[in-house]
Amino acid sequence: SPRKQRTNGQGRHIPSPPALPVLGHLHLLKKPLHRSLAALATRYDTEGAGLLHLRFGAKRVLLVTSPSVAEECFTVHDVALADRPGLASRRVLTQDCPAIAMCSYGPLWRQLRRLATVHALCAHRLAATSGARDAESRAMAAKLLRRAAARPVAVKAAAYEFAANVIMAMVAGTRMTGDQVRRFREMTEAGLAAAGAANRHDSLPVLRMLDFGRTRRRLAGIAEARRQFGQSILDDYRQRRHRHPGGADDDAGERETARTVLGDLLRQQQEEQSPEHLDDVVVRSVCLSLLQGGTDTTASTIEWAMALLLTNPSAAKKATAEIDSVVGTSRLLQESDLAGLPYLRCIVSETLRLYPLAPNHVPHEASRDCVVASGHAVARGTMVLVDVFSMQRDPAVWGERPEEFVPERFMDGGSGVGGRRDGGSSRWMMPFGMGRRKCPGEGLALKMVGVTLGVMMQCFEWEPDGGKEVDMSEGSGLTMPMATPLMAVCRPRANMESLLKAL
Ligand code: HEM
Repeated sequence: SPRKQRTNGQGRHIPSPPALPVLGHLHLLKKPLHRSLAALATRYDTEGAGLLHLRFGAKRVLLVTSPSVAEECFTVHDVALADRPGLASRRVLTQDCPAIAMCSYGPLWRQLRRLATVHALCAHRLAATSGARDAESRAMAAKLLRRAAARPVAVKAAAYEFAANVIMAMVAGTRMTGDQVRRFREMTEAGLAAAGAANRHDSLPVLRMLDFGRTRRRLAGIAEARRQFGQSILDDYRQRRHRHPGGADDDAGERETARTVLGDLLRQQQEEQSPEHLDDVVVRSVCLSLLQGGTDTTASTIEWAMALLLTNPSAAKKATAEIDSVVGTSRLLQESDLAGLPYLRCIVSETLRLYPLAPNHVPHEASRDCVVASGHAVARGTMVLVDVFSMQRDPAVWGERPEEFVPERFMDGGSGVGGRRDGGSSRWMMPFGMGRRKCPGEGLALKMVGVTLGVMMQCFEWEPDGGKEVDMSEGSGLTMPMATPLMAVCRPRANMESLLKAL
């Protein structure tokens, strides 16, 4: 094809493994995907171009494996690479309720992302909503205490309930029952699984032809569940407003802390002179993007962090000692304490280094031809993946034992999270991405993970269920959860028991 000639005929050759007809390189991919992509890069990018060219069936894929190329992609070429793959399945899945993370680069994406930032995720709103998060961490501690004596705790489920309710409080000023959290989680996971399966269909037209629309129908069913869930949050909110006009979220006498995303957006919807028209599709998309973008990622990161602490007791001891000396035992740790707990923050950074939840980021797509890394041509329509996982374990950057959990690495030079080189050193990580599609929830995520870990360590002693060894292997999918969910036994620490009982 003309495009193929253009790419191959111009500039330097991007290394690529031998491909099969139709499948391209699909036959080389194994689970978990991030490990298998990293292995291909090691094997075929022998000259260290920092790039690998692959084909997932009909889809061209560029894997970026070096920090300097990644940095170039998301600065110099940020606009050209800001699109998301326009997969047919994705359009079905997010119909009537587009998700920010999946939107094409354009006006709708810009509007949704700006609304989520202005009404929930910017530093100003985060400062105003810390009370809601502290209330949720108290609720989590109380629930863990009730569970403590009885049976082992599924750490991710506890963290999931915390994160979902924190975001629900910011979105609607309400909580979900345990049952609602479970249903929300099932819906979200079904969507992720279906999207994974649908990716195969999208890259292999043959499969799509043989499927007779089954996948499409399943995706449409999940899309409808999402739409209904999103709409029910709006309808519940409107009903509450109707029953209690002049409540905390009403115009008159509204307190800064009581403002919610829904309150803001629905008020704007009704204002006649409002600068932009917000229909229900936009409002529920913002709410669902916050809930679905922030819950699973945060909960899994907390689960990885607890697994690391359970397998590294000396780090756990050091964290507890820091909390005891800074916060004490007469009150519960709060979000505002995080600033004075550097070691705890280093634990969060080190967890995100070893287990970045999106090990290849969310796929980007080139919306026009561009030339990266001194002369390598990338054609329009190429999917761009970043090998964050390997970069953050590169011995050239992180020293001889990059696989080890050593929070002290971050003690000297700031957190290093967020695509920055910290303190001018060469240590570089980007668990939240970089450029205009970077995660807008980084600030919130760091607070949620920090507080949850802090409260869990301050209040309880933890050990793996049945004293078994913790299985640290990574699961596969679009994100990288633990392959074996972490089950742990927690006991209230003796000097915290009375405080916990009074919660
Ligand atoms: C530890 C937790 C989290 C991690 C590791 C994480 C990581 C990421 C990554 C890697 C991306 C893709 C960046 C790219 O495409 O270049 C992303 C996108 C996104 N994240 Fe997060 N995230 C986390 C928590 C959150 C939270 C708490 C929220 C909001 C409540 C959130 C909302 C989003 C949204 C809306 C996007 C899509 C951005 C866009 O496409 O413009 N994330 N996240």
